[in-house]
Amino acid sequence: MLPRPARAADRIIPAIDTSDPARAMALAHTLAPGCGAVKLGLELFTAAGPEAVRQVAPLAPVFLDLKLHDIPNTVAGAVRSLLPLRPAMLTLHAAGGAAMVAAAREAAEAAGAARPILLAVTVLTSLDAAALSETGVAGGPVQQVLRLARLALAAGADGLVCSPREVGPIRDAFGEAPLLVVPGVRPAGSAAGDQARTATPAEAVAAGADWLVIGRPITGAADPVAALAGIAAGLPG
Ligand SMILES: O=C(O)c1cc(=O)[nH]c(=O)n1[C@@H]1O[C@H](COP(=O)(O)O)[C@@H](O)[C@H]1O
Repeated sequence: MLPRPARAADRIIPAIDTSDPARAMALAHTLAPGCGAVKLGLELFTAAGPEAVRQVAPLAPVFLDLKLHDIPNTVAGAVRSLLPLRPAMLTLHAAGGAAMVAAAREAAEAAGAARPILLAVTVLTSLDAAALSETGVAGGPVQQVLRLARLALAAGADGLVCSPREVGPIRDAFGEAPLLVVPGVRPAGSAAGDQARTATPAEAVAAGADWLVIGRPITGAADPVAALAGIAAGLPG
């Protein structure tokens, strides 16, 4: 499994959100030396499929973010289908329930020591308390993140995806063991866009994040390599 980051730059995972495999390759090629992994997600996978992942994989460890969410049998089958791509990390929605997370973990075990880190997405960082309550969840994001974190970790997830604002409460409740991957990260002065629960890179790391997922502030910059290096330079330790 991908080890916890050793240098500040390894904490950063640029989100390569594009439908164009050539652009994904170009970004991965230029960003790989300055980061710990690259994230490929639904936009690329639905446009260009597994072949795009195969092309990027030799350049950097791949966080394959497909946010699986279905019945346990279907999710287990999807995990088995993804293992030949050798992703370093895979996501699934904790809201799919304990049996679904457990089925994913069992399927992933087939890869042995090379199995991907299984990350359970808690509450999407685009949801504020009002948007979350519209889905029928009362009590606010922190409470729901902690509830889903407990469920997912007990069912076999290696780590969690949460916003920077829940990192401290998760560390208080579950200690250092869970791997915490944190999107919703915005360098001071950059646009939040559709992200609702945000903090700066330094704040997220100080709270206890292991990896930071950062997309548009890097890929939308005039010079993505310089943007990545600037963020890494501002991280503690
Ligand atoms: O699983 C994720 O990576 C994820 C979970 C979440 O709650 N929020 C979230 O933004 N993400 C992903 O993180 C990336 C954030 O991108 P930017 O908002 O451009 O920095 C996107 O690729 C999202 O798909």
